[in-house]
Amino acid sequence: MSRSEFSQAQRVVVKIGSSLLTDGGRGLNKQAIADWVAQMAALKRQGVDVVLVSSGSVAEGMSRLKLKTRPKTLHELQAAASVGQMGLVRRFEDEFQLHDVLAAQVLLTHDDLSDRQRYLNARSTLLTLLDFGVVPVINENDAVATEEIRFGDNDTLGALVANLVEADLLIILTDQTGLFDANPSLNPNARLISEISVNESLLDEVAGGSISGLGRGGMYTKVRAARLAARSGAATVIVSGKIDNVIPAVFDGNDLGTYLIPNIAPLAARKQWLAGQLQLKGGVVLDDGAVKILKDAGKSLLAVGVKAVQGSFKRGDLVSCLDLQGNEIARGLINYGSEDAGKIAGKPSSEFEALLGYADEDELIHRDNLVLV
Ligand SMILES: Nc1ncnc2c1ncn2[C@@H]1O[C@H](COP(=O)(O)OP(=O)(O)O)[C@@H](O)[C@H]1O
Ligand SMILES: N[C@@H](CCC(=O)OP(=O)(O)O)C(=O)O
Repeated sequence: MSRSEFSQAQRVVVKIGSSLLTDGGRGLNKQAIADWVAQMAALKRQGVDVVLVSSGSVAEGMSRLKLKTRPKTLHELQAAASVGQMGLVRRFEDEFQLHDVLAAQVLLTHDDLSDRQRYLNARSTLLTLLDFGVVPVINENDAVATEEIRFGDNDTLGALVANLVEADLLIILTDQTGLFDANPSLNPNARLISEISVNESLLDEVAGGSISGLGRGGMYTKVRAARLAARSGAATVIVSGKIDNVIPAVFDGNDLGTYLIPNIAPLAARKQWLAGQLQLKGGVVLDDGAVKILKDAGKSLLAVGVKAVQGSFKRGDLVSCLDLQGNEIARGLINYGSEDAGKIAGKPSSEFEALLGYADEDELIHRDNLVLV
């Protein structure tokens, strides 16, 4: 897809980061929010579905609670987020109302999307809201999200939402002009990358973390988000939210920010959901033959190709498939718990019964439950 095709998008996800929303930590930037809402309302008037993923609850909570630095303890963070989320949605609702657009608050945790049934429920809710012409305003449910169940950064959440609603375009608004070939906050000679494939390995070298103390992910999570979004065919643009009329300008195909081209084969819906799973419970180390079969033939993983089992996991958990050098090549939902997987590693399925006293599936990970990374 070229930038000129963005204007054919039916559905757009806009993600706004903390650093931008809060004007460097000085409370919500009301004028900027008014401008972005006006831009999103303009897209809606053109018949485009708009979903907003907005950060800023912690930063706004810090400002309301007069905290100078980001809280360190989980409970303080959760409390700040609860206070701040009120201000955030109130501001968005008021602004959207000025344009006769209804907004809806949707707060998600990682758990909501890791369970397939809840994932499908979240999807139905979002699609129904869009049918009603409403703009969902989404954030992580920070008040209850503990370390184990959190996305942690809203770039990832934005990408998973783009997968959920099958958006054509994900616009990530941030405090930088786009993605640079080095972190511009640290290197004044860094140059903006205008377009790059999500496949490009250079991305792994240039995308650094956040140093603002407000945002969480930096460019690293934005690149990962673009890759996730690409799995459902969505194009991603990382761009400065400070540019005048930026959302329609990107939509119209102007050369702004960094366009991460989604030139990978889109995955089937179930595999998109799998690819979005973040909480790995362990891993299996494969021999070279198994690696080749997974990569080239798209077959299921058999225990006979497994050299070692890492971590402690249960049947049905998500595990990584690693090559002998430790590189992750795939991940999937495993049919045997770690203890049993250890016993049948390297063995053909005909021996499972004797080794375990029972035999479930012949495959350690069925190909329908496996996704290459
Ligand atoms: N290659 C890069 N190009 C641009 N910014 C980068 C790069 N690597 C790291 N960064 C950092 O990422 C920050 C943006 O991410 P973050 O602070 O998480 O913002 P947001 O709150 O918008 O998600 C930039 O301010 C910059 O310091
Ligand atoms: N859910 C958090 C957002 C996490 C975060 O900081 O994300 P981001 O600014 O997008 O890197 C909040 O509203 O404060």
